[in-house]
Amino acid sequence: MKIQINHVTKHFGSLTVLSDITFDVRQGEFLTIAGPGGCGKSTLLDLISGLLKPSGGEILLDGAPVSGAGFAHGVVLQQHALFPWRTALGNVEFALEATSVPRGERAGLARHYLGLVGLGALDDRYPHELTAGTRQRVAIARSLAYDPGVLLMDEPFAALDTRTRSSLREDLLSVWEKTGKTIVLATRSLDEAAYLGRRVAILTSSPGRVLSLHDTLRDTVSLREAAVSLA
Ligand SMILES: Nc1ncnc2c1ncn2[C@@H]1O[C@H](COP(=O)(O)OP(=O)(O)OP(=O)(O)O)[C@@H](O)[C@H]1O
Repeated sequence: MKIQINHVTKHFGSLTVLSDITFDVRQGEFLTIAGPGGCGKSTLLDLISGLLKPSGGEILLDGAPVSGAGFAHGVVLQQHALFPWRTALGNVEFALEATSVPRGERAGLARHYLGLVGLGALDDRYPHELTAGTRQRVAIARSLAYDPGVLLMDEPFAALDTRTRSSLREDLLSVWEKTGKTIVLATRSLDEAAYLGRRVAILTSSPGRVLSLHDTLRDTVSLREAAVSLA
């Protein structure tokens, strides 16, 4: 198992945000976490990345407790956080600098990652010259360039218009197929979760609990039932 989440609970003061969360993520799996606003999706991703520590239970990454160091970089958020003073290529090269890839190899590798997200030709543009969707693609390319063990994505497409969102979803699936990365993506949209995830963990709120886990290839009926019970 790539990630094991065992009976994880998280409190903020007297507020219990997550209660007894248990599920695994397999190596190379694309797992989505779906649930309403405030149910604790971001908190769960922060626990997986090691940014936060569980109040109870444990999270294992490759069999060892999550330490945080070096892992937090594979995170793609709703709002891209590109460096405005660097071109698209320069932004991706930043990740390669940070992970000590030799200078002579960086430009070629950065172009490879930009190509994976469908951005072969725009590498000399600055973020302000790019559309929101393209900036988010650069952010994904930069996250991939860290070559993280797991790519964590927190509502990465929520701020985009419908058409851009759907083209990014398709490209993300193709990135996943090409790279074999383990991806955990949180979204409020059950449709998005079911489209992208090969398994979907549905959370309920107050406190966040796992309502159900679905294999999207086998389980469409129960997924629809879960959607009705959430509505
Ligand atoms: N650092 C914190 N201190 C106190 N409460 C927090 C903290 N972080 C999150 N919370 C609370 O925990 C709950 C879950 O928040 P979280 O952001 O994890 O939910 P979410 O499912 O990601 O929501 P959204 O879909 O709106 O992003 C919320 O009630 C939030 O106010």
